[in-house]
Amino acid sequence: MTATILDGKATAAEIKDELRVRVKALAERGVTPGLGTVLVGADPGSQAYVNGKHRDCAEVGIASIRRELPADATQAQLDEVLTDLNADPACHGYIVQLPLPAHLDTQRALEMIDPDKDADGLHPVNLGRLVLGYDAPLPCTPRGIVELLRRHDVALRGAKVALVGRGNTVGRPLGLLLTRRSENATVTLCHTGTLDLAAHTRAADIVIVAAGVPGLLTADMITPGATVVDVGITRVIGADGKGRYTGDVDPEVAEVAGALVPMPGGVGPMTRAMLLTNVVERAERG
Ligand SMILES: Nc1nc(=O)c2c([nH]1)NC[C@@H]1CN(c3ccc(C(=O)N[C@@H](CCC(=O)O)C(=O)O)cc3)C=[N+]21
Repeated sequence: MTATILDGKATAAEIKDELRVRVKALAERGVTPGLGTVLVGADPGSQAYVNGKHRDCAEVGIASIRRELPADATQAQLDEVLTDLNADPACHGYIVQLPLPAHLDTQRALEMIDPDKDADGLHPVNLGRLVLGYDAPLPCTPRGIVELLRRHDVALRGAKVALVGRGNTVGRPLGLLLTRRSENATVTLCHTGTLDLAAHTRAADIVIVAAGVPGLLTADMITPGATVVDVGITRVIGADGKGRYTGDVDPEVAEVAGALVPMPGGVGPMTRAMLLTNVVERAERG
């Protein structure tokens, strides 16, 4: 058996088509949604991600507001940019590209974002709202995963999910999303302290791996027919000396799984589509 590929790139393209229609309706009301990005330093990976976000915006008609600071920027300079974006009525939501250079205080920066302009859904207030079940912008990667599974009719209600990774951007908030009444999955949150990881993944209908450990999930660790979601993205140097990105799922898993969300072409494009969705939703609320 070879797994059905759940194509995140195609699904993200579908979502962008839907957003284009919503952006047109907003234009008739005289509203242009605006996404801000804050990039500190010149890390090529971060630059590429931010460029991708601006390309996505252009595709659906969202205005982009690009703020860049040098690698040696001070916290005060960063504060000033965030204060500006909080006050800018053309900016409906924005993100601070992570990681920030080590001398800057990431927690302080994230807490300075106006929670109602938090396009990533990672502000402590919004994570708190998610815990409490209040309305909030949702974290993009978790939201993208739930949306991708929903659009491919992978049932969550009653499903046993093994979620590997408890990070702040994926594992922890995804566990919260999947256990809402509207999803009603049963989640086992696994992490580096988990004793027999394979016992948990083998018992699951859906295995989601967001550990950042290349090849962590191998074919012997799943039940044949299970749905597998690869959230890992780690830069490795290949045999040819070139850098490339690799996921957390061993390629042989595709021979055993029933369905696979691959990397690349899975969660990454969905994350970007959800960022756009968060901004359009903010603009729609006025
Ligand atoms: N404040 C903040 N928000 C983020 O959302 C955020 C961040 N910081 N820092 C870095 C990570 C990483 N990230 C990715 C998003 C999409 C792909 C993506 O689309 N990847 C493609 C492959 C690369 C491509 O084709 O461009 C894929 O998986 O198919 C990858 C990585 C968002 N991040």
